[in-house]
Amino acid sequence: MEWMCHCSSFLLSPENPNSACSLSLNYALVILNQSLPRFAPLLWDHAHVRVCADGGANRVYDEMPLFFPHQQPSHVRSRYKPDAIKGDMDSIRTEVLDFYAKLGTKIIDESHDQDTTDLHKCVTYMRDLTPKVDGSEQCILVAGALGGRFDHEIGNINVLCRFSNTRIILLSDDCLIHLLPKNRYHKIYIQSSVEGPHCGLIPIGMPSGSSTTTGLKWDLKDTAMRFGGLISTSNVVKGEIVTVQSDSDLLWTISIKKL
Ligand SMILES: Nc1ncnc2c1ncn2[C@@H]1O[C@H](COP(=O)(O)OP(=O)(O)OP(=O)(O)O)[C@@H](O)[C@H]1O
Ligand SMILES: Cc1ncc(C[n+]2csc(CCO)c2C)c(N)n1
Repeated sequence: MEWMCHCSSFLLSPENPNSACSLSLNYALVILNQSLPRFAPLLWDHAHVRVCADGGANRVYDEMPLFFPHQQPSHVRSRYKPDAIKGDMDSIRTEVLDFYAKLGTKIIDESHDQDTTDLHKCVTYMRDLTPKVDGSEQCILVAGALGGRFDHEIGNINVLCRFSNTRIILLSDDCLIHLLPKNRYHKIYIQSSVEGPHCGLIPIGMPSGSSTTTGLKWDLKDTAMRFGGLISTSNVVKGEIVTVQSDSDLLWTISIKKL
C-alpha cells in the first residue's frame, strides 16, 4: 500500500515553511460566495491559479480591500485579479463582472448547466488546465466552503467524493476538510501553530469496515464506523503526526486556530 502525505503548510507564511514536511504541491484556489476567511490573502499568495465561483467574485471585489485598509481599493482589486470566473452567473453583480472582464479575467458562463454546482464547475476548470505548472501534483484550496447554508455545505462535500482522486481541501475560518482515499497509508503532518487539536474522521456515503489510526487521543484499532453507529467526532490530535489507514474513503477534519 502506498503512502500519501498531507500537510496544511498553505496556512503558513511562504517565508516561514515547516521543515518536517517536504510535500511540494501546486496550489490552486477557488473562492466561493461566502465571507472571505481571514487568511484569504495568504491562500492567494500560495496559489498559482485563482478562480472565483460565480458570486465568489463579489466577495473578492468587496472584501479584499478590507484586508488592506491603508491602500486604495482600486489598487488592491487590480492586485487580486482572478484568473477566471466560472459558474451559472446568477449571483455575480454586473459591475463586478465588467470590472474583472476589463482587467482580462476569463469569464466562463455555464448557465446552461443547472445540474452541477459552481464549485464542481470550478474544479473541472482547474483539472483541465494544461500544462500543469511544474508537473507537481495539484491541490485545490476552496475558501468559504463551510458554514452558511447546509445544502451548499453538503454539495461542497459531495464534490470531494465526485473528485476523490483530486486533492481538494474545503476551508472556513474555523476548520478544514479533505478526503483520505481508501487503501492508502495516510501520514498527516499537523501544523500545530495554526491547526488542531480538535479533529474528526468520518465515513461518507457508506459504512467503513475497518480503520486504524495513530496519533489521536481516541485511536481507531481496526474499528468499524457508520452513520447511526460510531463515527469519530470531537477527537484530539496528540502530536505532530497522525496516521490513518482504512478500507473506505474517510473525511478528515481538523480545527483551525483563531489568531
Ligand atoms: N452559504 C454557503 N455555504 C457554503 N457554500 C456556499 C454558500 N453560498 C455559496 N456557496 C458556494 O459558493 C458557490 C457559488 O455561490 P453562488 O451564490 O454564486 O451559487 P448559486 O449557484 O447561485 O447558489 P444558489 O442559486 O443555490 O443560491 C456555490 O456553488 C457553493 O459552492
Ligand atoms: C435533483 C436536482 N436537485 C436540484 C437541482 C438544482 N441544482 C443543482 S446544482 C444547480 C446549479 C447551482 O448553481 C442547481 C440549480 C437539480 N438540477 N437536480
